[in-house]
Amino acid sequence: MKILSVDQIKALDKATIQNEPIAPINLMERAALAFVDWFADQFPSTKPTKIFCGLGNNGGDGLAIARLLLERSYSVEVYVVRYAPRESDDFMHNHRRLKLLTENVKYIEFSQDIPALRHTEVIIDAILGSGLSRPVDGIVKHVIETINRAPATVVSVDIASGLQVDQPNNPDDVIIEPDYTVTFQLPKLAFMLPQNGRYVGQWSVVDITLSKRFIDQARTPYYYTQPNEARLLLRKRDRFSHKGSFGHALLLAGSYGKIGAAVLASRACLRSGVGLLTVQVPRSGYGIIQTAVPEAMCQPDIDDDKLTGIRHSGNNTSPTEFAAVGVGPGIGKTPETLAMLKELISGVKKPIVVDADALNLLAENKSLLAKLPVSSILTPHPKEFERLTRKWSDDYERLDLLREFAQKHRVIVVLKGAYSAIATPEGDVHFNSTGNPGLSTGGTGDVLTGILTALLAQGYDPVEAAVLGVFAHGLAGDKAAEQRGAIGMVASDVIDALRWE
Ligand SMILES: NC(=O)C1=CN([C@@H]2O[C@H](COP(=O)(O)OP(=O)(O)OC[C@H]3O[C@@H](n4cnc5c(N)ncnc54)[C@H](O)[C@@H]3O)[C@@H](O)[C@H]2O)[C@@H](O)CC1
Ligand SMILES: Nc1ncnc2c1ncn2[C@@H]1O[C@H](COP(=O)(O)OP(=O)(O)O)[C@@H](O)[C@H]1O
Ligand SMILES: [K+]
Repeated sequence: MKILSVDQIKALDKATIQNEPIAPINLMERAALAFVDWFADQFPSTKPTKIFCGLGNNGGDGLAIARLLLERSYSVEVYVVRYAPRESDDFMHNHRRLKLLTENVKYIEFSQDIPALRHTEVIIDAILGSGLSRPVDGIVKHVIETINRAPATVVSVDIASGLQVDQPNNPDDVIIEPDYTVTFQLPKLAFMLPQNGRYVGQWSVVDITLSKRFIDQARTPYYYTQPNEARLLLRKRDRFSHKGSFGHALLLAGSYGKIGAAVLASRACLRSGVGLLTVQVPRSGYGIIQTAVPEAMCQPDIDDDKLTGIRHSGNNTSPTEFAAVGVGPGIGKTPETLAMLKELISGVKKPIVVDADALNLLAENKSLLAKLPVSSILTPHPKEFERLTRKWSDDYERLDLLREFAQKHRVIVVLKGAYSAIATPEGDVHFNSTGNPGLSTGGTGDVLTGILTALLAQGYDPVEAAVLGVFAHGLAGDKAAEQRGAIGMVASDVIDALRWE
């Protein structure tokens, strides 16, 4: 699913109006109806509801929503925030229609006009939408501050009033802090960024059938992975396949005290369809891997505690002979391990998966970045990404840094977190839609490395491997949270919940 800019969203509305064709007022009605259907699923008609409307089309939506809720027997009070002399045409139209139905429309010009808000109420925020053009001030600011102080449940229409759709707000901007945002047609870039978390709440997209043709043709670097899109990437297994069909992967992981990272990555790799797996761990990890992951072959390093080089044994004499290599979980940062990483990078030609301490070693030896095979997948969490790049002042700058880095080094970067952002060498960013805070626990990153290595070994295109692997990892995290609860789940539960279908 595409994420469009605020200018594209305006053009999309226009294109829909012209080409469908549909009158703007009817499009607003469709938006209001979609909102009300969502609202009626969440809240019973006995819930007292106060709707705050601005004077633009977001306010127009609010007035239409008020009318539709009244028709469904909700008890609704409407407050119009009169911050300017002019209203939009569709606002005025809906204002007239609402006044035919109820006298219960009040106007807020001064602070004393703002009503008291109770915790039993739901507040619908339809003050400002995507037309925000400057920081809020005056009476709008007072109203927003009052709503934010209130104990009531708050639902924003399209986007929280005061929040920018696709650019940073000023640090002292006043913005609604909703419990829910119900947005029209497409998710907004602002929703993907941690700094906006409190200005978005739980968000949903409602379909108002805006022009599909316009959306299909629109150019954007930003995407949000939908379940059907991820599923389309998944390959079926041929009836006559054999283990050789799914690649032989090598995982370089673990150090003394962190062999568990190698165990988790190996198990996840095997649970993600790899044909064969060899794990290289320090010698002290040999018995652990052979016991904990009997399906994997184990190549012990000559060193007891750390990885020092690529072991040339068995059928494979060099890393080039593996279908895919994953490196990093739990390896530490000793000079010997750095030497191993250099040996790997100079030896392989195919894309590799680089995680954890392998990323920290790259950050300390940046000249190695240029030597990475094209389309390698790097999986930093934000701190690791900062070490690879520099500090950023806000999440929009971080996003720019992410795209620049992936383009400059011709790699895929999975910046992990809620809505993990997958940047491609072409400069696109795919935000992941699965996952939950239960994944914030040690070892879940190692699981991701195993998954991505398995997908590369099976011959998936690296960008598709990253999009599909991150999606499946988050989905398994969601299933684990369902079964164990987000607080109690651990990385092994994520592996157990992996299901490729
Ligand atoms: N155009 C369409 O066809 C549709 C629009 N929809 C709704 O329309 C909204 C966008 O409507 P608008 O473009 O009218 O935008 P808004 O409703 O956000 O209002 C913009 C108006 O407020 C003023 N304004 C901007 N920033 C302000 C501030 N900080 N303080 C005070 N006034 C400020 C602007 O000058 C403009 O007059 C969407 O968010 C959505 O809710 C939906 O009805 C779907 C269809
Ligand atoms: N709040 C969250 N919502 C969604 N996913 C999360 C959240 N917190 C963490 N994750 C996911 O969990 C994983 C954590 O990886 P990482 O930080 O490398 O942990 P570790 O190194 O301990 O394994 C990443 O895939 C990340 O996207
Ligand atoms: K709003």
